[in-house]
Amino acid sequence: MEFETIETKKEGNLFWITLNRPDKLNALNLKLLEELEKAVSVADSDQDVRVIIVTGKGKAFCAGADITQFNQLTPLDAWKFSRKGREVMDKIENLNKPSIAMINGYALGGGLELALACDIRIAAEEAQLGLPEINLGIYPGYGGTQRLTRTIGKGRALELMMTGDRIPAKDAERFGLVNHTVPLSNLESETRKMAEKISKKSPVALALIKEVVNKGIDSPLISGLSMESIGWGVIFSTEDKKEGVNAFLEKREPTFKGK
Ligand SMILES: CCCCC/C=C/C(=O)SCCNC(=O)CCNC(=O)[C@H](O)C(C)(C)COP(=O)(O)OP(=O)(O)OC[C@H]1O[C@@H](n2cnc3c(N)ncnc32)[C@H](O)[C@@H]1OP(=O)(O)O
Repeated sequence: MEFETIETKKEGNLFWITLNRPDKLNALNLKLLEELEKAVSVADSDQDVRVIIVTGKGKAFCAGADITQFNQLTPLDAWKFSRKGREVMDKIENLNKPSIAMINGYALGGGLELALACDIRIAAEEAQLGLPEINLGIYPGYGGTQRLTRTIGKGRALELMMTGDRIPAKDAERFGLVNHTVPLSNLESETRKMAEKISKKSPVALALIKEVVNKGIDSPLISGLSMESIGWGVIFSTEDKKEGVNAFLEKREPTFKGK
């Protein structure tokens, strides 16, 4: 599939999406958001794809929403633009398949919000992360107020939103905002290693983990625990469960088919 503002690549069971506006630090305009949404749909409906990786070309992962559009936007356009962004982030978070944000450089504003919609974040040591919207007299609008707070806690999230400060990847790792920090030269190989490891697990179990964690986190503990138990009933009906248990008993590696 041909895109203007992103590149996609299928590599075995991995699907790479690279934001491709390096001259503008991969800032998110409407076109890019629409193409990103399409690419995510393609990856989602392809049975062979087991893990989706999102990254950016050049020195940025993504420097946020395209500020140059802001002065031309009518309030109605702004609503449309913000809604489209939210829809894309929600779609990524709610995918049945795992996603990894490979943060190669700046992840700011809408760029950090995109990374937060992914399940796992691996960052280059050189990367900087933040929500600088406050410096523009606005505030995060692609889910950052909620997802950052749930990821690193209220105090730290409010500090990042209120100061607009950029933090180095190592600090982001310390806060639990990124899972791992590696030198830029190892970023792709380390991300691929993690993606390949996950791609060999049962897709059904992975989808259920996402469902129970993502829905459970916004529910009372008792409801989350109940969802976990109900999911257990489902997982025991799968071929993958039989395969996993038999492989253990037969002392061999399992091959999961997602059934
Ligand atoms: C409408 C709904 C919105 C929903 C919520 C989302 C909101 C947002 O995301 S608001 C944007 C938040 N992001 C920022 O405020 C970051 C802005 N960028 C910067 O502060 C800097 O560019 C930098 C610190 C990230 C990098 O600085 P530097 O290395 O000096 O690089 P340049 O500033 O020269 O950038 C190169 C090139 O890229 C353009 N650019 C960078 N960020 C954006 C952006 N967010 N939107 C549009 N364009 C951006 C920058 O203007 C330069 O372009 P040229 O001047 O044409 O070379």
